[in-house]
Amino acid sequence: MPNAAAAAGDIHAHRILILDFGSQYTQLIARRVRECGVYCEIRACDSADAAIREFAPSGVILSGGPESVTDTETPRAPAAVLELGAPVLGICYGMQAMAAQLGGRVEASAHKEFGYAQLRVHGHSRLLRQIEDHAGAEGEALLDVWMSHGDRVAEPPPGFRVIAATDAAPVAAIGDDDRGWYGLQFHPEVTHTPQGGRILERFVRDICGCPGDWTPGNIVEDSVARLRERIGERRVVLGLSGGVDSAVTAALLHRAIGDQLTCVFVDNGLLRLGEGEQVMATFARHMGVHVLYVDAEARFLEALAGVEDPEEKRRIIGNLFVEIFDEEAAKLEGVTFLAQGTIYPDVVESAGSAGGVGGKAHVIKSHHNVGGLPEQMKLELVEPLRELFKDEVRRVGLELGLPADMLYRHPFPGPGLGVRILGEVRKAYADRLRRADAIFIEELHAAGWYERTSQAFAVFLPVRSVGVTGDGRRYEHVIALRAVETVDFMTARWAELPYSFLDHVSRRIINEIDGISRVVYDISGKPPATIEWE
Ligand SMILES: Nc1ncnc2c1ncn2[C@@H]1O[C@H](COP(=O)(O)OP(=O)(O)OP(=O)(O)O)[C@@H](O)[C@H]1O
Ligand SMILES: O=c1[nH]c(=O)c2[nH+]cn([C@@H]3O[C@H](COP(=O)(O)O)[C@@H](O)[C@H]3O)c2[nH]1
Ligand SMILES: NC(=O)CC[C@H](N)C(=O)O
Ligand SMILES: [Mg+2]
Repeated sequence: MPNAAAAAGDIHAHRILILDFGSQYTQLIARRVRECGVYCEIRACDSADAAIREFAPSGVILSGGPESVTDTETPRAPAAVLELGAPVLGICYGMQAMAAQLGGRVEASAHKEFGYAQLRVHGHSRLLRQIEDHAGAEGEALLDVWMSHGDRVAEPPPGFRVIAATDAAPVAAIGDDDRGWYGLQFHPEVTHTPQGGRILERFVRDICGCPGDWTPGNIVEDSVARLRERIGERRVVLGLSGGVDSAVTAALLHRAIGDQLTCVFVDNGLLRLGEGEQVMATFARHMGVHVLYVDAEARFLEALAGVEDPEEKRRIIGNLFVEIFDEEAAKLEGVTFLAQGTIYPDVVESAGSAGGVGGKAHVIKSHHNVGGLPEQMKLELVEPLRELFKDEVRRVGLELGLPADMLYRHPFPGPGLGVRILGEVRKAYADRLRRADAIFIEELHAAGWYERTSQAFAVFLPVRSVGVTGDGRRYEHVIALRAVETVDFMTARWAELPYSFLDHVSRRIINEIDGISRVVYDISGKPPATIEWE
């Protein structure tokens, strides 16, 4: 059902709603849909019917989930989803819920399937036709798919055909071509299902009729027009951090409103070595953006003195940032907006705290720019990247002409070294950590490993350990090195850096920095660890 915006050529006009039943892969579904050039949003599975109708999706995807449809009081799709007249795709739990709701039968199965399975495709459904990995003995299409389920659909609901089967799940995919309603027991969103991207593309492009116009060029054009309309003649201050997200936000706003934009770069004393100088050089000198440099090291360190709890540190840092933005805005005339480089994962990860999607996810860390904001804000927020994933932000940045080395920098959290010095933050610790981090990053660049890791940094451990140098005893602090590989920062593997490389970095850190007697390497994945230590 096309909404009103469709006629106006609005790139948000065609959009997919993903309802989250608590799957580990909901974010992945969203990424795959975006990769098809189609805009989507994730909402909680118990979203109100009115909100779903207002969103007016071109199609709905129901995610998987940990619960069992065979238990009482487990979630089902909201009634509005089935009344929209739009196509629906249920994945795993989503398929099971849909089947149960529509009069099919779901059972706990003795044949649990986790991992690879071979799917036999039956007949010609609009969803799966002409998609295959291999041809079977009788000429039928076979697909390699990835499964993770204990329950299964035993009987499809009226109006649905069985469109694929595996040995353990005779009803592995169901479909009603007339209504465009489908269910898949396997996960098309994971890379272990090689044709999964094509199946999702078939659903969102062909079956839901989305044109695939969610592209970097269109996103820039659309954002610039919306920003101009919303801001008018008024002025905006932007928190510029030197990171990817605020840099792209600055470039976008600069294009939209030019001189009405003033960037505020806050040196909170918790930044990387040389960060301030680098930000001023890139933005103020090369891009002609108006940037104010605020030296607030003493204020941040004072506010953090004696504070050990990570969430408390984040809250203090977040509040102080906003206080400083307010002060700077008050010095300028006509400022009513505060812009931030908030991106979609910041919003989703802060779910449950203010601004999140309000889903079933737990709050792991409240990002200082979403959950960590004060309750009363003087300035109105402008967050033009709030709907984008990191890789989309980078592509938008390229489109805006930002240099690749700025766009492909490792992310650096807003609370900075404040959450990389475990426990109480002290200036002496921050100075040592900054130098250790700079040595590590310099060596990663020199060895060609910077691009091969997604995020790397040093952590200051306030425990003391004995060392011996020049026949003398040292009793000093420990630096931990962390380097991870990840696509979306939701899960991560520790990087297998060569021992010789680690050895070289360790020697440099201990030899060049007073007060460090030992270096360790973090070999924890996410999960169970997180990327940052706090
Ligand atoms: N030192 C700072 N000065 C001014 N604003 C800041 C500072 N640090 C963070 N911010 C604001 O907080 C937002 C969120 O920080 P975050 O680290 O998530 O994003 P980023 O720094 O823009 O990008 P990246 O994720 O690549 O580090 C930033 O986009 C920026 O608006
Ligand atoms: O702006 C931020 N404010 C924060 O409070 C914050 N905490 C973690 N991170 C970054 O988020 C990504 C995932 O980190 P975790 O695995 O530690 O949750 C990694 O890229 C982290 O650097 C933050 N970024
Ligand atoms: N991955 C899923 O969605 C699993 C669904 C359901 N909990 C089952 O085991 O079958
Ligand atoms: Mg940052």
